Amino acid sequence: MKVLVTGAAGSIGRVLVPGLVDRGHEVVGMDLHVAPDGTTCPWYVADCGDPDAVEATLVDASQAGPVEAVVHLAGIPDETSLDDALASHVLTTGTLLDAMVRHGISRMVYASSNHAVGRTPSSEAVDTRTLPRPDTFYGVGKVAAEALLRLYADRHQIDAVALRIGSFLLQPETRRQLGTWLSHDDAVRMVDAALTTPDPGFAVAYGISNNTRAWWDLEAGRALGYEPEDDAEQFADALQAQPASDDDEVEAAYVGGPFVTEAYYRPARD
Ligand SMILES: NC(=O)c1ccc[n+]([C@@H]2O[C@H](COP(=O)([O-])OP(=O)(O)OC[C@H]3O[C@@H](n4cnc5c(N)ncnc54)[C@H](O)[C@@H]3O)[C@@H](O)[C@H]2O)c1
Ligand SMILES: O=C(O)[C@H]1O[C@@H](O)[C@H](O)[C@@H](O)[C@@H]1O
Repeated sequence: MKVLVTGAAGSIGRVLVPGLVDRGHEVVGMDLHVAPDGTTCPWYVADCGDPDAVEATLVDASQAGPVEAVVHLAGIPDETSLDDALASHVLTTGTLLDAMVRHGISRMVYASSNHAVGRTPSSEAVDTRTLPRPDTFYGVGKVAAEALLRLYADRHQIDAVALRIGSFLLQPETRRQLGTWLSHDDAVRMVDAALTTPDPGFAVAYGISNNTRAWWDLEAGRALGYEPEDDAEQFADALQAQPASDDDEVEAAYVGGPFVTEAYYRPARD
């Protein structure tokens, strides 16, 4: 499959681009930054919130054969102002979806986040029926981007898979991440499944590994063909050998962990 990956120079992109190529996909990278050293795929330095830049990228990238899907990773992966969150997550997604409609590209795999439901208490089940409950403006951006995916799935029959990613890291670094960890290899497996599963329509799945301590539903991912193989438990003894901190308790209380705390509060408009 020929896939445009936005945010390809970022931490997930640097793993995903070679991972998807290894799985036989033809990848085209797009980012505000130049390609990391050693990148062999075509690359566009462009802002995916800029309609003209996206159009020029797709026209050029399609010359050697049509782009068939977009994996949208580009965005600020942290709390920011409301304006920036909306621009970074919602406007980029809308810009790309409009371009996809124009170019007949029928699938988007979107890097959503657990922070779309981050204010959900950890005592509650977290599955695809969990209502939007953002913990930050970042989470609000992810909720609204998911709403756009659904709108374009309904209006334009775009297959749109929103992956509510947990904590993408080489290995878990906190006790919370023993439940929320997404390994590098599982991230590639998950995006590959979301790209190739037949006719998903609009779908949501939780992007975590097969963690013994996970409490978010993995069935929605399995329905897309995502079979996670890694488990954060292999790191549990080492993490638990470290002294517990007050942060552990706070982080355990809600899906979004630290993003729920007052340290993340800020006014919507300055
Ligand atoms: N890392 C995680 O644990 C995690 C968890 C949940 C969701 N996510 C989501 O996954 C995506 C990727 O996260 P990451 O950790 O790789 O972030 P990152 O900051 O490492 O990478 C993001 C990349 O996107 C690029 N970018 C940002 N805005 C852009 C724009 N308008 N046009 C083109 N490129 C742009 C940046 O230059 C950067 O290279 C984000 O949308 C993030 O919200 C990440
Ligand atoms: O919840 C998490 O662990 C992660 O969630 C992602 O959405 C954020 O981009 C990342 O900064 C967090 O560390």
